Order: sequence, then structure tokens, then C-alpha cells
Amino acid sequence: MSGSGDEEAPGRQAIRKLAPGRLVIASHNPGKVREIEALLGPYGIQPVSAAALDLPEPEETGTTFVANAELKALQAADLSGLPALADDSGLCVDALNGDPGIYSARWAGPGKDFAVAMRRVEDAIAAKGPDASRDAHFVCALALAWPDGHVEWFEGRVDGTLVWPPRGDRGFGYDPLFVPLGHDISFGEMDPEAKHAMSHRARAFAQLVAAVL
Ligand SMILES: O=P(O)(O)OP(=O)(O)OP(=O)(O)OC[C@H]1O[C@@H](n2cnc3c(O)ncnc32)[C@H](O)[C@@H]1O
Ligand SMILES: [Mg+2]
Repeated sequence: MSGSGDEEAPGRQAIRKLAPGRLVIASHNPGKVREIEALLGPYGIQPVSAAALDLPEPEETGTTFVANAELKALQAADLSGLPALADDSGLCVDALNGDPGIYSARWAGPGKDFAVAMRRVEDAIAAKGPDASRDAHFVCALALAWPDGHVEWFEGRVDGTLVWPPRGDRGFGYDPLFVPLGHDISFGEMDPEAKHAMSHRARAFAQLVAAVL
């Protein structure tokens, strides 16, 4: 941090008090929780997941990634009495006007079956014809909320193209479909460290670190 003598923002003071304290990761997605724990690793914060605290999964009624991240973070902070970090993310496909977007989890159905969701994406692109664009991007909105209702949010994005059939069994969700720009392997084939070097989540996280940690 640069400068001296300036008053720290309330959020900054709060997160400083966290270390080595606790932060709720307000997500019920084990793949995301794993990635966020890895990203938090260097900062001496002890994360606890919403699932470990038995927090309910809120209905995602927002119409944007940020709105959904915010409602998940606020609910977890309110119920736990701890600061909470939520992630709302998804795959946006150009040929599908940005779908599945904020509905990315819902395209996998109640069984959260991403083989089904990836097939749905592929079928929808194929229905647009052989010349349909295969360009896509992942978006991640992170919201950091405190029990007093203070909330800050950050967004990251990574561009790429979609392959078929799915490639690799690393990562989670739509990772096997997505080849980031400038690379020739999918997120599903990549080392977690390589994904963290460029992912939408890592980019949103870098902004959070710059602003808050
Ligand atoms: O809401 P929480 O409890 O955090 O878990 P979720 O799985 O429902 O998460 P979202 O509502 O944010 O839905 C986003 C979906 O987009 C997909 N997604 C997000 N980030 C991804 C990534 O890095 N790689 C692959 N798929 C991703 C993933 O399948 C998620 O289920
Ligand atoms: Mg969700």
C-alpha cells in the first residue's frame, strides 16, 4: 500500500483484523472453494466454507453476476457474524448472446451435472449453424461483505474459445470446454497454478487484493 497517515477505508481495517482470522467462503461449489482457498493461501486468512457452517444456499434472484455475488456474501455474513466472500461466475458464449451467463449453474440441472450442461452449450451453438462463433468468456464477480452490511465487489474476465468434445478432467464445471486465448489446452487440462495465472477468478481476486489486503 502506498501513502502514509491516510485513514484506512473501513473495509481495509476490517480485513486486516481478519488475518489470521476467519473468512467465510460463501459458496457451496467445492471446485470454487478449492480455488478461492488457494488464492487466499498467501494472505494468512483461515477460510471456512458456507457448507462447513451449514449455511443455506440462497436463491440467486439477481440479474447480474455482481448482484448475485452480493446477495450470497451478505446472507453468509449476516448468518455467520463473520466477513464473507462470495463468487458469482459463469460462462458467456457469444453465439448464444451471452448465455448461459448467470444461469451457468442452472444449465446443469438439479443434479448439477456438467456433462449435461456442456452438451447443452454445444447443442445450442450447433443449432446456430456451422459458421457460429465459438468465442466465449468466463466472468467472475467477487463480493466481500461484513456483518454490518458493508460490501465491496470486484470483477474479472478471461476470453477464449470452446472446443468439442470436452478435454481434460481437472478443474470443474465448464473447464473442459474452454481454451483460453493464446493457449492450446483447456482449463480442464491445465495445472491449477496455470489456471490461477489467468482465470476470471484470479483476475477478480487480484483486484480484491489490490483494494483490500
Ligand atoms: O453459488 P455457489 O454456491 O458459489 O456455487 P454455484 O456452482 O451455484 O456457482 P454460481 O452460481 O456462481 O454458478 C456458476 C457456474 O459457472 C461455472 N463456472 C464458474 N466458474 C468456473 C470455472 O472457473 N470453471 C468452470 N466453470 C465455472 C460453474 O459450473 C458454476 O456452477
Ligand atoms: Mg450458485
